[in-house]
This record gives sequence, structure tokens and C-alpha cells, in this order.
Amino acid sequence: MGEWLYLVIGIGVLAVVAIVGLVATAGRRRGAPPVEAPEDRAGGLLAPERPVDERRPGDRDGDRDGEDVPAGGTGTLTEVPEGPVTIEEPPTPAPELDRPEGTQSRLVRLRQRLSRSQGGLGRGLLAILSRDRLDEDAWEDIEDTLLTADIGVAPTQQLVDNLRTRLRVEGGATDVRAVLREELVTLVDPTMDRTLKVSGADGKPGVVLVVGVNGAGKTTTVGKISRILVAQDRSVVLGAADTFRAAAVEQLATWGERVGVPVVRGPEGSDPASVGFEAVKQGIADCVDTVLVDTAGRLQNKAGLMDELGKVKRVIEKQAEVTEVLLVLDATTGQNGMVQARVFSEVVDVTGIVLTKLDGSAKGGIVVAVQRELGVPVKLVGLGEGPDDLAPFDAGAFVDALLG
Ligand SMILES: Nc1nc2c(ncn2[C@@H]2O[C@H](COP(=O)(O)OP(=O)(O)OP(=O)(O)O)[C@@H](O)[C@H]2O)c(=O)[nH]1
Repeated sequence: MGEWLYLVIGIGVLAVVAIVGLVATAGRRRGAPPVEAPEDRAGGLLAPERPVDERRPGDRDGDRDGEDVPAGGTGTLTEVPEGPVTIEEPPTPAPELDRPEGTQSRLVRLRQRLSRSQGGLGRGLLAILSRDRLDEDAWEDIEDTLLTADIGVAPTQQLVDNLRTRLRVEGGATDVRAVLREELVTLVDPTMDRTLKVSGADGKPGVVLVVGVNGAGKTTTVGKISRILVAQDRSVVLGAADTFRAAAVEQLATWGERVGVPVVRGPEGSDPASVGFEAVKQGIADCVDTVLVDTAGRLQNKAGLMDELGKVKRVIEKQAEVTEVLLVLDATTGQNGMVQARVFSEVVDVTGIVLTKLDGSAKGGIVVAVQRELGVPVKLVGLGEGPDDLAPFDAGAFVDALLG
């Protein structure tokens, strides 16, 4: 029994000694002074110490005591690795690309917007046509409403004549709205080919040249078209041939970056034709589907414009056919826009019109006027400053938006 007592006391003493020892060691660790930053012997070039948890693999702890200065001691202080050390840089994250809006949701959204901006025209016409008596005053009101919406004199006359005849012949039971819709659709001309020619022949890219006066929305339109094409899985190169204005080149570069489309650019003031040429050259080399070329639209005189745009087109066509020449017109400029349209169409063979800023004006009638004037279809309409605010033009949908 006495032996057992001695054994138990001995074990107890050993346990107490062990516990005291452990507590003392922990206390020393806790109280250890922080690792001092090594003295900067390199005259302020010392890189700041990174917190331990930010160190990369390969960094070693505990030996940064200022003794690791390379012999020469002239640069920043670095550790001398004992063996080959690979410092893995975190992979540079790829820039996040925009996902352009798909066709269906874009169309629904933009048709509603078109309705909001242009609905007044249709509603105004319907209100007059629904009067009990359509006297001369009523027909004059109809004419005024159409002229205010920039439809133009001749188309207005044609529409009024057709409506008068039909309503007289078809009598009181006629669905006025249906007659008006039919006549407006005829005026906008649903038979015109509005497809955008963005594909080339013989394995070459389609080339779309975008022209128009400054501020009409050319650069924005080029950016928006590129997004539509990207959404359709087509490959694109942009040519920033508006070398007159450095900001336009930057603007286009940003549009390209957002959807991962390369932008060919030249120095400010360089020859727009050479930028167009290089863009198409790159498009051919990369086997892309479409090259979109933005141009400068200085209208200081027709001869200068003709020289510049004519040369851009000629030079590009040494490599590939220009499949589409889009004239961008600002819908808010009314008759002024029509004058510009005429000048451009005399200078280059315009194959399609883009009417921008239809969201900001109730002058949708310009669609009819400009098509009549140039004999060229409106192919796209701009309905806002958002990146996906561009819609293909469709005569029926346009008239439906007018009628609300
Ligand atoms: N509300 C509205 N604004 C538009 C539309 N299209 C373009 N804009 C705006 O119009 C302004 C001029 O557009 P740009 O694309 O720079 O015009 P540009 O013709 O290229 O002009 P330059 O670069 O000077 O040749 C910008 O503020 C655009 O955001 C549109 O459909 N609706």
C-alpha cells in the first residue's frame, strides 16, 4: 500500500512539473517580440514587408533579419533562395466581356420605346379620323400632323388622298384604324430589302462602311452593330478610320474591348483610307465574318468629302468588296438631315440608312421622307444611348408602334 502511495505521489509531481513547463513555454511564445522590419540599408528602396498570409509560395518565414541583403547591396533587399524557387503570379484575370442582349428581348424592349416616342403621331391621326364628320378642317389637321412628324410634302399628300378615297368608297362601317395602318405600311414600303449585308464572298469578310456627319451617332452605331453580330456568334474586326477626332478612336476602342472585338487604329490625323485598308487586311488574315469601318464625316465641302470617302472605299476594295454602305442620320435634325443625306448619297453609293435618336424625337415620319428621297431603305433604328439600343427596322412593327 505504501509503495502504491509513493507511486501515485511521484506521478502527480511529474504531471505538475510537465504542466508548469508547458505554460512557461507558451508564455514565452506569446511574449516574443514582433519580428522587426529589417533595416532599410538600401536608401528607402526597401519593399514593405508583406503580411505573412499574403506571402507567396516560396517565401520563407523567420529569416528576414536584415542579413539577407545581397552582397552588392545596391537594390531592393531580396531573399536569396536556397534552391530554385518558382514564384507563381496569380493568373491575370481575363477582362470580363459584356454579353450583348439577344434579339428577342431587344426587339420587345425597343418596340415599346418606339411606341412611347412615336405613338403620338398615330394617336393624333386616329383621333381626327374618328371624328363624326371629316370636313376640310379635319383633313387639314391630318396634313399638319403628318408634316409635323417630318413625313414630307409629297408622301403626306399621297396618304391624305388615299385615305379620303378609301373612307368615302368603303363607307361608314370601315375600320378606320385598319385602313390607316394599311396606308401607313404602304407608305413605309414593306417590299424594300432591309437585310444587312454583313457577309462577303470567296471566303472574305463582309465589309460595312459607316458614313454620316459628326455627331449623328456613327461611332455609337458601329459599336452597337458589332454587339448584334457578336450576339449572333459572328466574328468582327472594327476599323477606326475616323482619324480626325482622337476621342472617336478611343470611343470605338472601348466598344470593341467590351465585347472582345479587335479594333484597328492609326495615329491621330493619319490617312483614314490606310486604317480602313489595314482593318480589312486584318479581317482577311483572321478569317473574320465582318469588318465594320467607322469614318469621319466632316462636311466642310462636298469635294473634300468625296475625295476622302471615295478613297477609303477604293482602297478597301483592293482587298475585299464593300458589301454595305450605311448612312447614319440623326432623326432629330429634320430637313437639315435630309440635306446631309442628299450630299452623302451623291458621294458614295449608300445601300442602307440608320436613323438614330428616334427615342428623342416624335419625328418618325423622316423614315418615309428619307427613303423617298434616296430610294434606299432604312435598315436600322437607334432608340437610345444604351449599348443594345439598336433595332432592325421593320415596316409593320414600325407602324404598329406609331398606332400604339
Ligand atoms: N438618344 C440617343 N442618343 C444616341 C443614339 N445614337 C447615338 N446617340 C448619341 O449621340 C452622340 C453622338 O454619337 P457618336 O457616335 O459619337 O456620333 P458620331 O457620328 O460618331 O460623331 P463623331 O465621332 O464626332 O464623328 C452620343 O452621345 C451618343 O450616345 C440614339 O439612338 N439615341
